[in-house]
Amino acid sequence: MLSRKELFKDTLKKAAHAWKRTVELHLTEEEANLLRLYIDQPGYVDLHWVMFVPAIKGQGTEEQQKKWLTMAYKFQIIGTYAQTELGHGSNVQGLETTATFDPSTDEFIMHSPTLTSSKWWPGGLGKTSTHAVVYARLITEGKDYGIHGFIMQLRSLDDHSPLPGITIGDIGGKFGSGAYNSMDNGVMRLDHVRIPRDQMLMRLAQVTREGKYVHSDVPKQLLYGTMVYVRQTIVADASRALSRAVCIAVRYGAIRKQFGSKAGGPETQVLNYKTQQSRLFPFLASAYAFRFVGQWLKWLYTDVTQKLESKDFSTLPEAHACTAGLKSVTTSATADAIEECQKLCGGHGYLNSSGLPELFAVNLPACTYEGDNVVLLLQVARFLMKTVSQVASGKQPVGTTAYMGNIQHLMQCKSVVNTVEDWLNPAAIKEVFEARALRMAVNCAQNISKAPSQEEGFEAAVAHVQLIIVTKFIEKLQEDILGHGVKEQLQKLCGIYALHLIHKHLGDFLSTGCVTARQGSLANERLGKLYAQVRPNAVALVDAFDYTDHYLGSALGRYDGDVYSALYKEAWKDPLNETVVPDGYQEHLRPLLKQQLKLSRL
Ligand SMILES: CCCCCCCC/C=C\C/C=C/C(=O)SCCNC(=O)CCNC(=O)[C@H](O)C(C)(C)COP(=O)(O)OP(=O)(O)OC[C@H]1O[C@@H](n2cnc3c(N)ncnc32)[C@H](O)[C@@H]1OP(=O)(O)O
Ligand SMILES: Cc1cc2nc3c(=O)[nH]c(=O)nc-3n(C[C@H](O)[C@H](O)[C@H](O)COP(=O)(O)OP(=O)(O)OC[C@H]3O[C@@H](n4cnc5c(N)ncnc54)[C@H](O)[C@@H]3O)c2cc1C
Repeated sequence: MLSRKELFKDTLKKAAHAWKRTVELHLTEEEANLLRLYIDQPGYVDLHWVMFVPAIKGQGTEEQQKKWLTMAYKFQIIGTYAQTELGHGSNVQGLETTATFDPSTDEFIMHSPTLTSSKWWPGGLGKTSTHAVVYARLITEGKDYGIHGFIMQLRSLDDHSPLPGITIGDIGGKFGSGAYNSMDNGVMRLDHVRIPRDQMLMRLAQVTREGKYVHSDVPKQLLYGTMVYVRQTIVADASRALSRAVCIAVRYGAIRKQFGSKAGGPETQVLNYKTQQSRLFPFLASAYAFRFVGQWLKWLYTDVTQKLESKDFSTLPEAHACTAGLKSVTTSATADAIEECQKLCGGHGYLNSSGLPELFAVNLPACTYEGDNVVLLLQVARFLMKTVSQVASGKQPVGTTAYMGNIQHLMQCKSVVNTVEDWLNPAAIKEVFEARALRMAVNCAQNISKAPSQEEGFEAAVAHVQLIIVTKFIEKLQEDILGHGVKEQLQKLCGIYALHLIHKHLGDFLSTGCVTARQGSLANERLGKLYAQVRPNAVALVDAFDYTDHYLGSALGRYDGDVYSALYKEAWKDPLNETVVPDGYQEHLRPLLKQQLKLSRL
């Protein structure tokens, strides 16, 4: 119910308080991240910690890191990540802001030459950030060397006013009433603003005092390293958001009753309807699947970072493909699922007090930020096409594409499934997912060789990413899992996750010859049985997420199930209910009613 200004001020207040507690309690970086997570309100601090600091860590020299990170860690400066412009977001190489080296003063001149070169979207830029990593085309000795990162001070550290030559503001209200409106996404124009040469982030390349451009020995793709890092964290965010929506819908489904009463008996809990289960339980399974793949991705990212530190860049393309693909598939699935959870809760799901509209609005932009989901899947497709061509030339693929090395078998195998029970076998499931992904990638590579097109391979990329998620779920179940019966429940969810994908993408599985129509219908039969088996534990499986009522913020998802009292109480809190007779009655409603009454008497 807060206005945009109040909401923004509230964000500033919460962030300042969180920082105070972080210092008082000597929280570690990881603990401080958790604190921000539970504040659960997008704000400038996200950009500071999740993008500004990592960009300096990844692209700054040791000396630059020492200088800037010391201030950033103490919040003496607040930073953002200013990459996207009004005219270009996905196409990073198309950015127009210029950084022209002036050897006479040893400075870069930062400039926005066109309207479309205005920086547009960076979080915290609008009203808060004092500094930014700004991406601009580096021009020296008359030559354009493409996009590089520069640290710029934007606002005075005394009175917060923009520095000379910098025009800066907020880009305006966004989708939903609360949601991302707590963030001051900003616009910025630069008018020949001078910064010292040593504010170019120089780990990837340097400009010498004389203006010579010098490459360092790290690959230029490290310029995109911050995005790899953030995409990895977004997978965990997606899993969390999905599990919140599912928790609300499952708990409410156990409370809500409609129909089914014969002779005055109790009505049916809506969660018992098979149509409800077939819509909701795949989301429950996906919430677990995304959590496990998110944990694995964090491991992969840590591993690649360690390798990069010792100058081993070999796993960077795979890390890029995995983070891009998983960010894309998990955030798209999550946004769709939250929307569906609203429908699963019927009319009450549409109320703000259900918590679902806010959850949807705040997670929807994850499909766009840190890379539009389609654009990112096309990057995965590009990686797959390269891998297929390497396999064709006899190179053994590794990591998540290792299955492609089994090309002889996977291109012609037939699924071993013959009965409904055979679909319980993880090896049988994995084989059909591998065969589908490989065959789609090979088909795509063949099509591209006939008619090259950038956009081919989107579906093959989806198939590959889904294979990764299924595989990581299966691998998780090979670990020791504590708790009586927990592993059995997770096995059922793993089955649901995989089989619902076969059901959803049956066209792919049939057209690539990975399963027959009969096997497809056996998979559906198995899925129905799994839904029935999961039903008795569905509430426990969402309770296991261990969310407090406060964090869930939903009248429908309350732990105690006292849904109707909560809805009733929430309704009375609405500002419209502050007066019995509404504002506007005297001006608009009363005259209308009186006039109509008069007319009716004529
Ligand atoms: C606790 C609270 C948590 C809060 C969490 C908050 C999250 C933050 C929320 C919001 C903030 C949002 C921030 C942003 O949105 S920042 C802006 C993000 N922008 C993008 O993601 C732009 C998307 N575009 C791109 O990534 C790229 O430009 C591209 C991949 C589309 C490039 O395409 P193209 O022009 O074809 O490529 P290039 O010539 O530039 O490079 C090709 C080469 O490089 C490889 N490559 C591309 N990206 C990467 C990468 N990230 N890492 C490694 N390698 C990469 C690519 O594969 C090519 O390699 P090649 O085939 O070998 O040539
Ligand atoms: C809430 C929010 C916060 C953000 N925060 C930041 C930030 O802090 N810093 C920052 O720098 N940026 C930020 N951004 C910007 C964000 O990164 C970009 O919006 C995003 O990368 C998408 O780029 P775009 O807007 O140019 O979309 P476009 O690329 O213009 O996309 C428009 C449409 O074209 C399609 N398309 C584009 N290219 C292709 C292609 N090659 N093939 C097929 N289809 C294509 C897309 O799929 C999409 O449907 C933020 C955005 C949002 C929404």
